Formats: sequence, C-alpha cells, structure tokens
Amino acid sequence: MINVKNVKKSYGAMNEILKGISFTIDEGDFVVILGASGSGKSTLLHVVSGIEVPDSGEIYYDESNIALFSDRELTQFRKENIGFVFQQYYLLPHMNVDKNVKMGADLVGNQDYRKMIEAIGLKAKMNLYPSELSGGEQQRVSIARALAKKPRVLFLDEPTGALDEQTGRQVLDYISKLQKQYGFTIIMVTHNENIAQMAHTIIKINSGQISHISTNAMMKTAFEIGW
Ligand SMILES: Nc1ncnc2c1ncn2[C@@H]1O[C@H](COP(=O)(O)OP(=O)(O)OP(=O)(O)O)[C@@H](O)[C@H]1O
Repeated sequence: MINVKNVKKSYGAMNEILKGISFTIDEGDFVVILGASGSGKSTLLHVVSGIEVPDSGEIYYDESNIALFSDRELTQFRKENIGFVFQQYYLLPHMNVDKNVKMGADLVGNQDYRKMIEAIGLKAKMNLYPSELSGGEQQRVSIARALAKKPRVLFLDEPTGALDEQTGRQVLDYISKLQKQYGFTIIMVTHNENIAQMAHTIIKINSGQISHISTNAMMKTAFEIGW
C-alpha cells in the first residue's frame, strides 16, 4: 500500500537528514519507527505523511506518487487519508473536547464523530476544555480528532513522550484497540524501544538511513511491554 523509494531530504546544503530511505508498508500494519534523537524520525514521518515534500525519491500510496503532488493535491490527499498525532497534542484551548474532535470530523463531513469520543473513553468529559484535562486525556482528544476524519493511516510522533508510564500505557492501549475496531494503518515514531514490542513491523533508523527492518510475530499489549 505505501511504498517509499530512496527518499532524501536536506535542510540546507550541508544538512542531509534522510539519506535514501526505502521500505514498504501493508494496509492495516502497525509500524514503529525507532531511532536515536536527531536520527531523522520526525522528518521521515512528515515526508511519508505528505506534511513535507522530499528532495528526491518516490512515496507511493497504491499507484499515486505523492512526492509529485502539488500543494493543493497534497492538502486534499492529507485530508482524505491521513491522521496525525503529535507529542504536544495541539488542541485548541478555547474549544471544548466535543468541538476539538468535531474540527477533525468537519474536514470530511463525518456526522458520527461522537462515537470516537465515546470509543476513546471521554464521553463524560465532552464539555470540558483542554486545560481541565490531564495530559493523557488531552492526548486521547488529539487521537479522537485525528481518527474522526476516518483516516487510512494514523501517524503518531512520540504520542506518549510527555506522559507518565501508566498514562502512556493507557493511551497506547486505546490506539491498538481502535486499530482493531477500525482497521487503519499505524505508523508511530518513538525512542522507547519497549513500545516496538506492540508493533508488527519495526523500522530502525540511524543517521538518516535504515539500519534494520524486522517483523514481530508475537505482538504484546500495552500492559505487557516493559517501559
Ligand atoms: N525544519 C527544519 N529545519 C532545519 N533543520 C531541521 C528541521 N527539522 C529537523 N531538522 C534537523 O533535522 C535533524 C533530524 O531531526 P528529526 O526531528 O527528524 O529527528 P528525530 O529523530 O525525530 O529526533 P527527536 O527524537 O529528537 O525528535 C535534526 O538535526 C534537526 O535539527
């Protein structure tokens, strides 16, 4: 489904961050991208999700190479296919939970978005504002917002990076349960190697290059992994 071929990305003339990355991802896979700080994980996530454009290489979603898309085509592509969750939530502070999630749903006209609020365990807090929620709850709102547009692929950049262990496990548990329910593909960046035990495919990157790709036959739950 996703086929990344020899992708390169630099910031400035001497600063090559992605040095020729290639991999494929199947529909419905749970992929974790591991690597040290500064190895290029976030840059890779931005390029594969169409937030940024690579300098060279190809990024196929089925038959379409999004590396060739115009800005307008990319915006449309992201709207229809991509959900993105960041470490820092990026909720709108003046909107309550319901409105924050509705914002994602409105992008594609999904009337059904409250189901997602319920599925992520926040029905009782629907009318609260982000400042009235814990970090884990805020991250769950941002996941509900991303999933409210029914994306094909959910990208997550260190979704538990700002959370304590127990809250982090809860958030990961919701993510994997929702994947089983809705069948979207997960591509998650983390530097917590334990989280990779939840994934089916593990891509390790080092200094902008892939050092190892492996698959995991025995995926663990969020409460079985180490931390
Ligand atoms: N917009 C940008 N302009 C210039 N340099 C950038 C930009 N974005 C990232 N970089 C540089 O690219 C390198 C890789 O950054 P990236 O965020 O992809 O790494 P990472 O593996 O996700 O790191 P971390 O785990 O610390 O978030 C870093 O040296 C960073 O300074």
